[in-house]
Amino acid sequence: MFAQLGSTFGSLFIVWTMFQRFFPLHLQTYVDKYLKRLVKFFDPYIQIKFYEYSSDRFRRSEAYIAIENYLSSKSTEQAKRLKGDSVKQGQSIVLNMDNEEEVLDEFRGVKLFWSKMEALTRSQTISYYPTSGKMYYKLSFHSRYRESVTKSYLKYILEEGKAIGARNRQKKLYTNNSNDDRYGHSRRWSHVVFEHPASFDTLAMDPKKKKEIIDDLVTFHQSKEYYARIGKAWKRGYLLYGPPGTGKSTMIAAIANFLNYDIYDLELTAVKDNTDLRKLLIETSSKSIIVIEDIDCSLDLTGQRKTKPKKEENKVEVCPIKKKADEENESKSSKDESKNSKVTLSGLLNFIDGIWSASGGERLIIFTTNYVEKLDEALIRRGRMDKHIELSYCDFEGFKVLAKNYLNIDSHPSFETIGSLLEESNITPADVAENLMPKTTMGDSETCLDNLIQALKAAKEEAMKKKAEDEEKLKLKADKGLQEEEKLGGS
Ligand SMILES: Nc1ncnc2c1ncn2[C@@H]1O[C@H](COP(=O)(O)OP(=O)(O)OP(=O)(O)O)[C@@H](O)[C@H]1O
Ligand SMILES: [Mg+2]
Repeated sequence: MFAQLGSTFGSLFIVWTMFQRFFPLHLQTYVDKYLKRLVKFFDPYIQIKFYEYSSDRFRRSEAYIAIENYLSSKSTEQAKRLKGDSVKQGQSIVLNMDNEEEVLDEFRGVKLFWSKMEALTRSQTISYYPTSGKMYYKLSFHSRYRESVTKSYLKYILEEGKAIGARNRQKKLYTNNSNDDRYGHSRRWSHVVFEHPASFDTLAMDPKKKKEIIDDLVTFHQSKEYYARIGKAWKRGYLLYGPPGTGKSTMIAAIANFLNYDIYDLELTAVKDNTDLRKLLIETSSKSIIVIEDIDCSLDLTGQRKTKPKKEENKVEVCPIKKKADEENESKSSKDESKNSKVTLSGLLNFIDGIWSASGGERLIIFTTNYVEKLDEALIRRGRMDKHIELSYCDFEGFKVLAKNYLNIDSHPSFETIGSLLEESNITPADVAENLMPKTTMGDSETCLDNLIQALKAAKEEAMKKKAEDEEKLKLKADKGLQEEEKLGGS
């Protein structure tokens, strides 16, 4: 009976809100007050409102966004009037209920009613935030389920909504700025939409190693409770090392695509000092990868800047495109050094350890280097860089992945020759890829594989020449030592 009375008064109240403006103001206030009291007294339903903009009015409420995501599929099934919005660069459209629509949800046998409303403000002030009224979602449920809804259901939709949002959102690639913008505001990170096509499927590396990395990422991603239980911040450090062109940057892109994380590409030479570094970190979001490429070029043991080592000295084979990029990088780096950044090694260690405990979200930090032996032990010890991954020269397994990527072939009579040549030469996946790419629109697999065989033969000759030279040098050194010993013995 109470429920019936409640809904009668409820309907009366709705009718009243529609016509109240035709009554004098003092009567409006009076009736409003008493009708609300009556509805409240008899209505067994509880209502919770979730406004789009929280009190600071500048940020959309996290709960509102999560609810919107959560209700999207239910709206598509149930609502008569829908609103469409495109996500992921216009690749897909997400539908949501329009204002004053209602959808029904069910959770552990409890019926829940959601409606989307707009609270129109009477003031005529100009609003700078996106909607003129205040959009909100209203949740109604029977009071006997108060506990189960407030304790479990709300938590459930928040988590579900966030997960849906993460699946729909566009990944971003952030880079740090050294200067303030033209209005003098300090904008620490600027971003572009991240659309790298790399994936673990297209990454050329030992399949066992690849699986190990994927398993590690999955375990990390699912271990929120585990990290909380052992009292450790939810972060993991990867150190990727290997010669230029072996796929370190490609792997970072593949990880970002696999986990659906944003990337923060941190250019240390553009960071003023340790304080600046901390501020940058605080502004990163959760579910992100913080990358410092070529870490060996940024710091030395004493924490001072050092000159970038010449990569060419140790290179075996570098494709012309990469060589040019390296030269450009070198000149860029020496220009940056003149800015005299004061980030120290201890500042960087604090960056990795200290602040993490304060920030909750899942983060990967990835360093890359061509010279792992040059890095400070403190920087890469386990616990900071939990996983050390070597990316090396192309082997036959790696070649097969590249042949599939670039030529869409799984086998070919030339594969055998290529396999044995790969064993005798050090060639990077970047160089293999370069050769497998058709040079003209008429280019076919046959020509590409021939090109690769020629490149492999050249690399093999080069490797043999180098080996002979090294042996000669060693022999000369040994002879010189022998002569000196004889001299010493004679005197
Ligand atoms: N393991 C790999 N799998 C697939 N493609 C690769 C791999 N390694 C290199 N490539 C190809 O070569 C190009 C260069 O690779 P990448 O930039 O990832 O090398 P890197 O190891 O980061 O080099 P550097 O040390 O110079 O930064 C990529 O665009 C990709 O096309
Ligand atoms: Mg790289």
